[in-house]
Amino acid sequence: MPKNQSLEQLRGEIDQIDSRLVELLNQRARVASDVGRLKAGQDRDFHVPSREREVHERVARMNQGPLPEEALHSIFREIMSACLSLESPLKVAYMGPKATFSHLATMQQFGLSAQLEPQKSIPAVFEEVEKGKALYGVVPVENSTEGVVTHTLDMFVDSNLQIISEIILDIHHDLLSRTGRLEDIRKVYSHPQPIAQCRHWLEENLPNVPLVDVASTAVAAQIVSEDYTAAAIASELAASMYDLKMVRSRIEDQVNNVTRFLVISRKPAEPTGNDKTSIMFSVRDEPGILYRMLEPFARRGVNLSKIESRPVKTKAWEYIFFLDMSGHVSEAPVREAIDELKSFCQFLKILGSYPKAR
Ligand SMILES: O=C(O)C(=O)C[C@]1(C(=O)O)C=C[C@@H](O)C=C1
Repeated sequence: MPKNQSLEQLRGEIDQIDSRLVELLNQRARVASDVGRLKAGQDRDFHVPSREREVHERVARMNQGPLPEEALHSIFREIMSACLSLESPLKVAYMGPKATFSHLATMQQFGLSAQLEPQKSIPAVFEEVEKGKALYGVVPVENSTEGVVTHTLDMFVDSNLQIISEIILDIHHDLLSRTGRLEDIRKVYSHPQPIAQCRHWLEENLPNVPLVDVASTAVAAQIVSEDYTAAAIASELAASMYDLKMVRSRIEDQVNNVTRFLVISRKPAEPTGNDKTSIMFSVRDEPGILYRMLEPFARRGVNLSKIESRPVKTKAWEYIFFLDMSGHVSEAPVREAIDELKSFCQFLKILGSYPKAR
């Protein structure tokens, strides 16, 4: 702490630094615009996730503190999001409405300058990307407490979109209302999943209050914004969007509550050296098949991180498997193991190789 400086002097110093920052940020934005013009002339993609990763990694390496790496990561995400928006708008469709966790996950991944387009359903997100109306789509795929979002997995059966990224979001549920007072609450609205995830807290703190399922946490927040006797379980983002007060924060029963989202695109992602691959396939129903389908991966030391099965809708007792593994499909052990598995599959589809979430 400098000893003899007054508050005014220190703030004056901050003002001077801010002026330099604004100048530098605009200088950076002008260079990014030049890059954009160059790329347009060469018919190259505007959004380059591998370059963004490089920038983040370089910034982390040169950071000497006191700012933590996470803080710099968020700042540079916004800087690049803003620079990119000068080159070309980045359209991203997500499972809406606004203020849901999908919205938060999309903001976390693409920054606030991206053009985020809420959609009514998971199929609608796929459709926007398939038709080229959005470059990317963001859909939830699993929650650590509630399990997989089967609707998303089912969509991959008929879609040729590729997974190009995953987003892991810490989920915190807040109890929100107009008055901010627990004793005013006569009804609680939310989506069934957050209600299930806060069941113990609700039983203890609001034992006789009816719980009402609605289509999303955002719909709950909207209803509650017009009813002084109701509360919504929703995110902090919903509180600010619908002008609600926090009754209690973080009321989820499980402390480690995370949701995984997938980013889908028409084009596959480039290898980064720290990737994972998702595939789906179905096999004949015969003895030893479960063992045989995993053995090619074990033999080559390919680490499997998840296996999921879904019934084939058109045939009783037949299953489609979803498998996640470490590595990129361009790496020999991964490619060879998948090829071997394919030789005894009825069908197999590579859903994408993409960087592991941070
Ligand atoms: O390097 C580029 O290709 C840029 O367009 C610049 C930039 C950046 O701001 O650093 C912006 C968007 C891209 O996704 C990657 C990087």
